[in-house]
Amino acid sequence: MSYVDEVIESVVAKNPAEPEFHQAVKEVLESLRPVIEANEEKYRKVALLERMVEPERQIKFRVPWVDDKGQAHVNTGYRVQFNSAIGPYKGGIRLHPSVNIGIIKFLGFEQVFKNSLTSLPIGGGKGGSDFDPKGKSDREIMAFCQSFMTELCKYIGADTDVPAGDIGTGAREIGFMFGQYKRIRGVYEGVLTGKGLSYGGSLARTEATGYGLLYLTQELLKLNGIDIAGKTACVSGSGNVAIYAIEKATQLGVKVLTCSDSNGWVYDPDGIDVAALKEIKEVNRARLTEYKKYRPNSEYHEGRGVWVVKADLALPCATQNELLLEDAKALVENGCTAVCEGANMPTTLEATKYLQEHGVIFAPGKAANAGGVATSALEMSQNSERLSWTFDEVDAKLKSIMINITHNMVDAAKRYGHEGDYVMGANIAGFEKVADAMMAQGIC
Ligand SMILES: NC(=O)C1=CN([C@@H]2O[C@H](COP(=O)(O)OP(=O)(O)OC[C@H]3O[C@@H](n4cnc5c(N)ncnc54)[C@H](OP(=O)(O)O)[C@@H]3O)[C@@H](O)[C@H]2O)C=CC1
Ligand SMILES: O=C(O)CCC(=O)C(=O)O
Repeated sequence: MSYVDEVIESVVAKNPAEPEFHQAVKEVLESLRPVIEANEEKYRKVALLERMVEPERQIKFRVPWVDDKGQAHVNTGYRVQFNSAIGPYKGGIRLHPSVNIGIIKFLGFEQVFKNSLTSLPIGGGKGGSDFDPKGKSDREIMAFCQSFMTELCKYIGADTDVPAGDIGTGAREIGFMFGQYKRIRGVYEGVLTGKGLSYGGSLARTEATGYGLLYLTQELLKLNGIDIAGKTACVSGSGNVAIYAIEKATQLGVKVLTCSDSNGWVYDPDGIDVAALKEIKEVNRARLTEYKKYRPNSEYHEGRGVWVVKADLALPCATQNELLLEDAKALVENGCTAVCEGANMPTTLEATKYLQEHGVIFAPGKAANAGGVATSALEMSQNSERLSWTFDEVDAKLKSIMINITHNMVDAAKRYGHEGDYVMGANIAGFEKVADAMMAQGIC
């Protein structure tokens, strides 16, 4: 059996109830075959792959909190510190009822390669809880965040592990967590990113993941001889990534026809109105059913359905495994040119394969959504030098990082004779730096 197959088999056997983690490991290791085969003896001797798929540390803890009626609740908190070969652990905190250890491990594993792709010195980690922020009052959110940080603060720090936002964790939650960290540890440091601008946050971090997705999409299309201006797009999600992807796409001359939340989706033939979307989601924390009040010409549909709309580009920006094989078939049938992932692992393995086999340009999340964590690393730099850069400075750096990632991904695939396979390109480019660092640091 090949080294890659042996490691995949052992991951499945050792972590039986973690399908998302299996999926992420399979996607990465299978596409790394050419690199692994070329270096098999060297990597086997030091158990490089076995160490890469085993987190350095997994922390699981109780998060008790009290609701507005005086009732106590208990959630489970997680932080997976996956790999620190190239820098302190870095990755977001997900608050969603679906969170379990397998999901946090898949996200942490992806983060290792994503963070390497940014070319910045950040290792990979991820955390979260099965707490559901939906429908909770600000006081309840604060109670949860303070309790979560009361335990987490023992394991993180500006030079060890720097969490940030993810699904369900935005500026409000980061603020409450930062306040509690400072209160318990007594240090004012850049321990979290995505902070508010008045206490060490970076301009453009809010926009970074969505904007970065479009910078990469634009560059990748350009390398394929296609101009992004004048194209149409389907976007899923209506959270942080989706909103700023829609905003940048619109600025680049793309008409975005859809967005969605976990209840339903919107079709706006005139192009999604991003100001209305921001008011609904960022200000009112409301549902997409509200959108029609702002845009009477639009349609609201219950359930899922974004991928059946005919468009040139598909940008999944909601969650994992939201673009299935049947969706990939619909996209191909409708002549979709490119799928670029704003979310983490939104496309299933079968759907990815189908899209690639049918000539759709496919950019994987670990490259396409790396702009968020890259800008978090820029926030860390600003915190270290106790300075703040302007929006334009950060945005220019973000754009240059995304263009660099695009070229590294394209070139790595070419180097191994798989031109146009950007899943392979991104995985190889991300893997090489982490592998070099791990080899140099001995068995640890
Ligand atoms: N924020 C960031 O900087 C980065 C985020 N990502 C990834 O991007 C994706 C979106 O994150 P972000 O925008 O920050 O999160 P938000 O919480 O801001 O928004 C998430 C969006 O996805 C929808 N959604 C969440 N879960 C589901 C589900 N199970 N089914 C259908 N829709 C769902 C939400 O709908 P509803 O409100 O109804 O739940 C919401 O519209 C995630 O995969 C995240 O890991 C990647 C890189 C960086
Ligand atoms: O900004 C960060 O540190 C985390 C971003 C994140 O969670 C991600 O890239 O998936």
